[in-house]
Amino acid sequence: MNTPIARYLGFTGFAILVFMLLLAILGPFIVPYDPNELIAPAFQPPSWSYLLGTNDIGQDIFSELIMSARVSLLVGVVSALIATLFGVIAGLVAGYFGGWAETILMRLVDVKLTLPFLPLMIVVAVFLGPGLITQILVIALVIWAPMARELRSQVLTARRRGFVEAAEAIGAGGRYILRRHLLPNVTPLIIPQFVRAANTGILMETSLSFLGLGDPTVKSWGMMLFYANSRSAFLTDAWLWWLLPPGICITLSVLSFSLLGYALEERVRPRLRTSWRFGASERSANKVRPLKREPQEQDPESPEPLLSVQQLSVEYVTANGAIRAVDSVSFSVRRGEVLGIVGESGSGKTTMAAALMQLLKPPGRLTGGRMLFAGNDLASLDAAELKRLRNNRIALIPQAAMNALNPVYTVQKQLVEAILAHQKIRRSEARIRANHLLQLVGITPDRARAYPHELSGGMRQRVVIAIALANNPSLVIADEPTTGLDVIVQAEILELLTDLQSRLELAMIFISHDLSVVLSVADRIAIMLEGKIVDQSSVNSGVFHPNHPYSQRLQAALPRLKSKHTIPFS
Ligand SMILES: Nc1ncnc2c1ncn2[C@@H]1O[C@H](COP(=O)(O)OP(=O)(O)OP(=O)(O)O)[C@@H](O)[C@H]1O
Repeated sequence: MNTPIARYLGFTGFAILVFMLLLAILGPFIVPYDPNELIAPAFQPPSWSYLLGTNDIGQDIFSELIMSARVSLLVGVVSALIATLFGVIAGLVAGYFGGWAETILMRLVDVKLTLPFLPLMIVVAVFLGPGLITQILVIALVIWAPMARELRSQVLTARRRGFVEAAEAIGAGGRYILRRHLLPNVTPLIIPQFVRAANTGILMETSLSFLGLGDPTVKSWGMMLFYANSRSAFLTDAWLWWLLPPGICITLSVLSFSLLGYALEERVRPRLRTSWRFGASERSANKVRPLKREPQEQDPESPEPLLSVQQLSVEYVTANGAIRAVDSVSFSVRRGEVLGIVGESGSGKTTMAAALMQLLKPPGRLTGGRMLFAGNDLASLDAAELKRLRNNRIALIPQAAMNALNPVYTVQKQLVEAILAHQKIRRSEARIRANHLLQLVGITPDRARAYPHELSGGMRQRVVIAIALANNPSLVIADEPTTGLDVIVQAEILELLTDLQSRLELAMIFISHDLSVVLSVADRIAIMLEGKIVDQSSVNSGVFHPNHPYSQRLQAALPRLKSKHTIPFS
C-alpha cells in the first residue's frame, strides 16, 4: 500500500494519463478528421468553430491536437519500453555475469555516452529516413545506455549483499538469483527509469518532429509545432491557438508519467513507506516460547565425527602476491557438538567458513586439504550435489546476517523459498512450516508478512536463524551471528541458538572474535591466528585451558568467564 500523499499523486498522474489515452483512442469518434488532408492550414483567426471542429476549412486545431496524442504517446511509450528492455538486459548481464559480456556492453555504453545526442539523432534519423519506426529506434538508441549503466552498478552492489550470498549458500543457481533476487531489487530503479524514458521519449519525438525529422504522413504534437513554426506562429497571435495547446499536452503527459512513477516506486520499495502499522517490539517477540520441534532426521551414513577438516589451506591471489588466509587448518566436529572458533579480524575465520560452504570467490582459491562431511569430501562435490547440500545438510548463518534478508520480500516468503529449494511440498504446506519455524525462533506468525525493515535487528537475526534451520541441517556454521546487536539482544540470540542447538542436537561451528561469547556456547574451542589454528581445547563451565601464548593473552584479557548456557551479559 502507498502512503496517502503518494496515492493522491499517483491517482492524479493516472487520471491525466487515462484522460490523454481516452482522447487518443476516442478522438476520431469525437472530432472530424480527414487523414488524407495532412497539411496544416494557414492559420485562421481564433474561433469556436475551429476549436469544435465545425469549420470545414482544412484541419482544425482541436482535431489535430487529439489525433496527435496517439502518435506522441505511442512513440514515447514504445521507445521507452524498448530502451528499458535493452537497458535492463544489458545492466543485469553486465553486472551479474561480468567477464567479456560486461566488457563489450559497457564499452558500447561508453561509446554511446560520449556521442552528443542531438547530432547523433539527426544523423541516424537522416540516414534511416523520416518515419515513425525511425523515430522510435533513434529514441530507444539514445536512452538505453544510461539505464544500462545505472542498473549495472545497482546489480554490482546488490550481488555483494548478504541475501544474494545467502541465496548462493542455500544452493540457488545463477538464473534463479538473477530472476528472484536481483531483478526484484533493481525494479525500484527500473520503474522511475521507464517513466523518465517515456518523458524523454515524448520530448524527443517533439524535438525530432520540430526539426523536420518526423513522419510527414502522420500528425503528432511535435509536427503541430513544426507546422506552427513554419507558418510563423511564434511571431503572431497565432501562438495562443497553435503552440499553446500542444505545449500543454506535452507538459501534462510528462507530468502524468512522473506522478505515476513516484507512486509506483513507493509501492515497490517498502523502505519508502513509514512503518506505522507495526508497533510490536523485540521484547514482545521474546515472550513467545519456542514450540517443540519435530525430531531431526537421522543420517544413517554419517560416521563420527560429522565434519573432519584436514590441512585446509586457502589463498587469495592479489597483485602483490598470494595471501594465505587459511593455513593448514585441521579440526573436527561431532554430532551435537559446538566448536567455537575465535580469532581477531583478518585471521581467516570467514574465509574458512566460505571454504566449508564451497562459496569461495575469486581471487580466493582452495590450495590444499580435505573437508570430509559425513564421509564426503566437500571439495569434490559437483554443482548439483553442492546445491542439495547447502542449507539442507549444512546451513550457514552468514556474517552480517541481518543484511541477509531480501528487502523486497516478506519474511514468510523468504522462509517458504528456502523450504521449497529443498523440499517437494506444496506452497501452502511450506507456509505452515514457515510459520512454525518463526515460532520456533520466537516470532509470532502475525509478523510473518512483515518486510525485513519492519522488524528489529534481533528479530531479523531470528528470521535468518529460522532460514538456516528450514531444512533440518545436521551442521550449522554461524559466522559472527551476534555482531551488530546490542548486548541484551545479543544475549537473547545466544540463548536461542544454544537452546535450538541442544534440542535439535545440531553440530555447530560458532565463529566470533569475542572469546567470552564463544565460551558461553562452545563445547570446544579453537583459536585462529594469521590463518592458523594455534590452540584447541575443550571448554568446561566456561573455562578452557590455553597452551599458546596468544590464547593465554586472550584469556587473561577476559574480566570473568561463565559456563555454557550462562550468558556473560545477563
Ligand atoms: N577478496 C579478498 N581478496 C584478497 N584478500 C582477502 C579477500 N578476502 C579476505 N582476504 C584476506 O584474507 C584474510 C582473512 O580474511 P577473513 O575475512 O577470512 O578474516 P576474518 O577472520 O573472517 O576477519 P573478520 O572477522 O574481520 O571478517 C585477511 O588478511 C584478508 O585481508
